Amino acid sequence: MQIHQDWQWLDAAARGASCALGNFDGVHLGHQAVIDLARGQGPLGVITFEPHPREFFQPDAAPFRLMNAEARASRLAKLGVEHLFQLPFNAGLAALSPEEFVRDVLARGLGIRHVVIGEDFCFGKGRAGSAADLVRLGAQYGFSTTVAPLVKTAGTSISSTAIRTALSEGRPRDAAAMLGHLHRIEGAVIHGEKRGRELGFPTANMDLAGLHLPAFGVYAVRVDVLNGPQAGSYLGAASLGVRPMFNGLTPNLETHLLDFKGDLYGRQLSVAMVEYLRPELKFSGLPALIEQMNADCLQAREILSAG
Ligand SMILES: Cc1cc2nc3c(=O)[nH]c(=O)nc-3n(C[C@H](O)[C@H](O)[C@H](O)COP(=O)(O)O)c2cc1C
Ligand SMILES: Nc1ncnc2c1ncn2[C@@H]1O[C@H](COP(=O)(O)OP(=O)(O)OP(=O)(O)O)[C@@H](O)[C@H]1O
Repeated sequence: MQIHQDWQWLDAAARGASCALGNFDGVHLGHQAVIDLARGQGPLGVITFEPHPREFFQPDAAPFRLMNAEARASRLAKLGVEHLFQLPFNAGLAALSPEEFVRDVLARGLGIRHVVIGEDFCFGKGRAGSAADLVRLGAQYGFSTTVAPLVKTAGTSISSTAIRTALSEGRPRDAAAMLGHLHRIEGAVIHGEKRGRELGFPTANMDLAGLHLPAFGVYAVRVDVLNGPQAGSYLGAASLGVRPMFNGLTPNLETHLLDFKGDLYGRQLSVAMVEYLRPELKFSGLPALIEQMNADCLQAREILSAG
């Protein structure tokens, strides 16, 4: 997959693509349906924005992204996307009217042949352009448009927002039903306080900076160690939050891998959230925490072994 960081000076080979258009945070089942509808009408493309428009308009808001740009790109590549147009979302792009966006970016800039959007899609300055406007303007400027009906689960439309809500409310299985896969937190293992091993539960710590925070608490997780001599798939119990026992401040993810001995510092991990077990707690002392961690690991093993 080729990643294009701009819409001007595009090389000729990337023109004529059939593109899905939107933010694609999480790459959920609705997104996959839109991408599927773009297949077969030219090289498959996705047009998205970086930063996410909401990060541009509300730079001080709490992090909300389900995945960073790299994780999104690698997920899209796996879906067979050939061209990812990661348009820099800045004041200039935000100021374009719907017609200017279609004419200057989609038609003249990217030279697209076809575009697919969901029926709720809005675009252009002030989100003034609707899906119907895109159909009309596309015809005027030389490309065709497909408007996809919204994909639903349990009667409600799938959206990145609905997935964030499910994760914030400790419902990772509902999030997975909308994503079409388990929600994963991916990144390098960083150094923690080194007290986990003293508790008898060494943990692989990961930074959550910039990412949406699921409900704080303990989860049954599936862990992929992506590199190093012990690369492979493991079961685990993970604590996501601020560690009230130790008055932590910065939220992180601490994962204890079951049936694993070894060093994971610097390794790349992908931690899939399967089930929420309980909130983070402050216990009367370390023995009580250790007893509860034992129970958590047993419960996680039971849940994960059941499939
Ligand atoms: C299964 C599991 C459950 C945990 N539950 C709690 C908890 O309820 N409260 C808490 O403050 N920390 C909890 N933790 C986090 C531990 O406090 C943390 O792993 C320990 O402080 C080690 O930190 P370190 O890796 O930075 O050394 C839990 C960790 C795991 C793996
Ligand atoms: N459930 C869905 N069914 C069909 N198309 C969808 C669905 N959800 C989003 N789309 C479309 O996929 C493209 C990318 O979606 P986008 O990420 O912009 O929206 P979203 O998932 O609804 O996110 P948010 O909740 O943050 O608005 C857009 O064209 C959008 O209309």
